[in-house]
Amino acid sequence: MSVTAPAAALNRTTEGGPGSLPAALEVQAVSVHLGGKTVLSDISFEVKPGEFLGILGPNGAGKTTLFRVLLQLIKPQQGQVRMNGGRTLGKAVIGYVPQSRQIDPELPMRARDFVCLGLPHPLRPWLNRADKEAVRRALELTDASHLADQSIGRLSGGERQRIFLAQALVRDPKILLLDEPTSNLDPGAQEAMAEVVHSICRTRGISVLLISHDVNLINRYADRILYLTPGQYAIGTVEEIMQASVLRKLYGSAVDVIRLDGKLFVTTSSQPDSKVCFH
Ligand SMILES: Nc1ncnc2c1ncn2[C@@H]1O[C@H](COP(=O)(O)OP(=O)(O)OP(=O)(O)O)[C@@H](O)[C@H]1O
Repeated sequence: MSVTAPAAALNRTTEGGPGSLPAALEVQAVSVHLGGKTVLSDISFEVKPGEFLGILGPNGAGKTTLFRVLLQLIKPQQGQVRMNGGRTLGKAVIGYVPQSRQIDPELPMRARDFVCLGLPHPLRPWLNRADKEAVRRALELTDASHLADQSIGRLSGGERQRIFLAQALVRDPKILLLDEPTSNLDPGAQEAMAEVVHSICRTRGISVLLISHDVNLINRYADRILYLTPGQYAIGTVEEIMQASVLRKLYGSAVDVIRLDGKLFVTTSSQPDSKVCFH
C-alpha cells in the first residue's frame, strides 16, 4: 500500500533531473508473499535512465526482496517488472552488488581477475581484446585502476567495494542495484564510494538503486527516495518523504523528523525518553 506524501507524486523526479526520459525500469503493482507473509504489497514506481533512487527502510522491510524481484530470482505473486521500455535484454542489463560479501584475506586472486568474474564467460582461460577493454574501463570508472594487480583479499573495505562495483559494471549494465555498499565503511570511504556511484550514474546514464540506512548520505546523492516499511511504501524527493506526517503513516506510529546542523534524524516519540532510531 502506498502512502502519498503531501505535494509528492508517485514517480516524479526532481526538476532538471532525468524526468522526461522513458523509464529504464517500471515496477507495476508488485506483491510478494514469502513463508506465508506479505513482504511487498502492491508496489509501483519507475526509474529513469541516469536517475539515482535511494532506498530506505527498517530491517525486514523488504528492500533486498525487491532487488531479488528485479534480478528475477523471485517471481512476484502479483504485478510485473519491465525494463528498458519492455525490451528484454536478459540479466546483463542489471549490475548487482550484494549486501555483505566476505572475501578470504588469503584468496590468491588479483583484483582484475575478480572483475573478470562479472564477464559472461568468466572461466575462459584467455581474454579477448573486448574483454580486456571492458575490465580496464570498469576499473577506470570506479577509480580502481591502481588496485588491478593487488590481491583482492588484502584490499581495504573501501577498496574492495570499488572492485565489487567494477565487477558489477563490467557488462555495461543499464541498471545498477547496490545493497548497502557503504555499510562497514568509515565516513570518508562512504562519501568516496557514494561520489563514485553518483558520477557513474550521471556520466554513463545508468539508473542506480542504492539501499542504505544512512538517510543523510542518500539525501546528498539521490534524486528521489523509495521508503519501505512492512506492507507500506512512499516515493518522492527527500523533502517530500522525510516528513513526520509521511513517516507516521508508513510506520503507523509516532515518529518525528529532526533537522540539526543540516542533518536529518528520525526519532520515535512514543517513548517518554524519545530516542533517535536508525538514521
Ligand atoms: N525466502 C524467504 N522465506 C521466508 N521469508 C523470507 C524469505 N526471504 C526474506 N524473507 C523475509 O522477508 C522479510 C524482508 O526481508 P528482506 O531481506 O527483504 O528485508 P530488508 O529490508 O532487506 O532487511 P535488512 O535491512 O535487514 O537487510 C523479512 O522478514 C525476511 O525474514
